[in-house]
Amino acid sequence: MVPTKYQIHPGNARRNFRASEELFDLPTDVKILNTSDTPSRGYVGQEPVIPLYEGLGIENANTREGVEKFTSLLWPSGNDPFCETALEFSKFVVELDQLVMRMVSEVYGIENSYETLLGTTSYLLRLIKYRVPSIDETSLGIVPHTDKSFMSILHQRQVQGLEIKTKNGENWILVDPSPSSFIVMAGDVCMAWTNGRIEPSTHRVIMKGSEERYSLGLFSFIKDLKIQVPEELVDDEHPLQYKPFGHYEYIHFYYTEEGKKSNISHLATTNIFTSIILRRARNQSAGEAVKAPSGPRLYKLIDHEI
Ligand SMILES: O=C(O)CCC(=O)C(=O)O
Ligand SMILES: [Fe+2]
Repeated sequence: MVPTKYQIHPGNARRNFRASEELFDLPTDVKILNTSDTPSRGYVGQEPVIPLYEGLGIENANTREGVEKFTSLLWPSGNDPFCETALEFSKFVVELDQLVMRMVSEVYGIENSYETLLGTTSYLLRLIKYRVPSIDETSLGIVPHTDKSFMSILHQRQVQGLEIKTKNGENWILVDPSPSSFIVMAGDVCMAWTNGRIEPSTHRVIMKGSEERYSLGLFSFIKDLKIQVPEELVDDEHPLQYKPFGHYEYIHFYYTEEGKKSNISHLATTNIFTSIILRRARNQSAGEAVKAPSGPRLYKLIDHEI
């Protein structure tokens, strides 16, 4: 049950996506000013493998400084409505993220460990647009992947496209978006933190209709602290699977040639990336993002009453 304060008004949902439209309408040579030292966090667009995809990222999106920095870079003469909308949306989703993670850590009895991580968590808001493919073009909006984040929350108003792979790896579930729904997904790093209990979902975007698609993703990252499996989650039945590692080291490694070659869709490497030493003996996993210890799915679309 999500408390009633987590409500998004349809008018606000419309406003969020109008702000996105305004952003993507900027010329490309302005959008490319959005850069980052971390791969895949600044402007991405016109990539041959995913030509429909365009995305920009606002670092520290739940802080006024973070959103103002982004806004003044793209609109040097200012754009208060964009700034206020992005900030309000990010704060709202961050609250939701923390609510979900507090619930999850309560289930596992690892509240203290979560509070420690929370102290060094930062949030990235990605604004994404997928254009409609032309007749001879791929319909692939974004390739199948798991997120490199700790947690991710996705929001889309009405245009379908997001698909989540089932746990048996055989089917894709098409997500039905709504202005009042948020999709909460674990990232790779949450899996490591929970010693493999919470698995990230493999997901992709396929563009089908004739409408362009705008989506918003809020991703959490842990900085300046090694991710460490809480001792409560290690016992004879659940031996330690991940040694302490840095989230950003993981991301940087993942995007190296070596990282790509090693085909890690998860934190599953031993000798190559030395701070992650314990190999996960598993095939590529997929499916529910959050699994409670007893098995029932916790991954869900969080629906909000309006
Ligand atoms: O646009 C979407 O619905 C999915 C985006 C996504 O998976 C990502 O940015 O990692
Ligand atoms: Fe993703």
